[in-house]
Amino acid sequence: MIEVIEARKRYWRRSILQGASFTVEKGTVTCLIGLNGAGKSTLLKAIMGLTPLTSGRILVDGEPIGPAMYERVSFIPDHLTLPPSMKLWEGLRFMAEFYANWNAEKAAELMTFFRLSASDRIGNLSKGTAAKFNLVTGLALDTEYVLMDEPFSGIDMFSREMIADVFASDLIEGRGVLLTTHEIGEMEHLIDKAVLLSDGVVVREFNCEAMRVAEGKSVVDVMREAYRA
Ligand SMILES: Nc1ncnc2c1ncn2[C@@H]1O[C@H](COP(=O)(O)OP(=O)(O)OP(=O)(O)O)[C@@H](O)[C@H]1O
Repeated sequence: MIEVIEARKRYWRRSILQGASFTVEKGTVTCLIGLNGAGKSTLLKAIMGLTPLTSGRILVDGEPIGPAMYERVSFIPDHLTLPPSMKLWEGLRFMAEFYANWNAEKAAELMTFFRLSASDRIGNLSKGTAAKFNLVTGLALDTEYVLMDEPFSGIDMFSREMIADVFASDLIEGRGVLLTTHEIGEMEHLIDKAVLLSDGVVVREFNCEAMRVAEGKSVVDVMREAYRA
């Protein structure tokens, strides 16, 4: 389990996170929800140790985050970080050389699944194709947790469906996934748990199915209550 405990973050004088706490369990897809600028990406980066918290703690399976975190948690940012001059096969070779937990078999499976061509150049990929290749590089790492920042942003309907299919596949099964998306209505069926961030704190954290059964509310219904109040 990933535990975010009383996370506080200030950028200069601006307070972004003001004591946000939530958990991400293995075998579940958790969606971190918040309006623009709420601090979602900041939280994902903090879990990876890419930006320090002003105060608070983050534990992964009970241990504080550190350099060894990269063996257990992979981070798929909202843009590709590999050099644009590389061809896709060169990017895959780079990942294999850089990460001890790179799973070449999984990478090949994902390349086929997304119908990507290894001879294409990264810099020439369309936005949607780049997003798919980004997912390949993140999901082919054998990690217990995967963080995804806006995996559906700017992507056409069919490509979104393709990415959604990955969530139902054994590529995700058993892992703990934490993602951010503004496409909640469309992607709600993929999400097990929702965490609503507002004014720097978590205002709601709930199991989506339990919410539907108990109160007849979708995630979007709960969002309307939380953000229109
Ligand atoms: N390095 C930085 N220096 C100063 N301010 C920053 C920095 N990074 C982020 N911020 C600010 O912190 C706030 C939270 O940013 P963040 O990217 O975490 O929001 P978000 O919830 O992911 O937003 P969005 O939904 O628009 O992607 C924003 O106001 C942003 O301008």
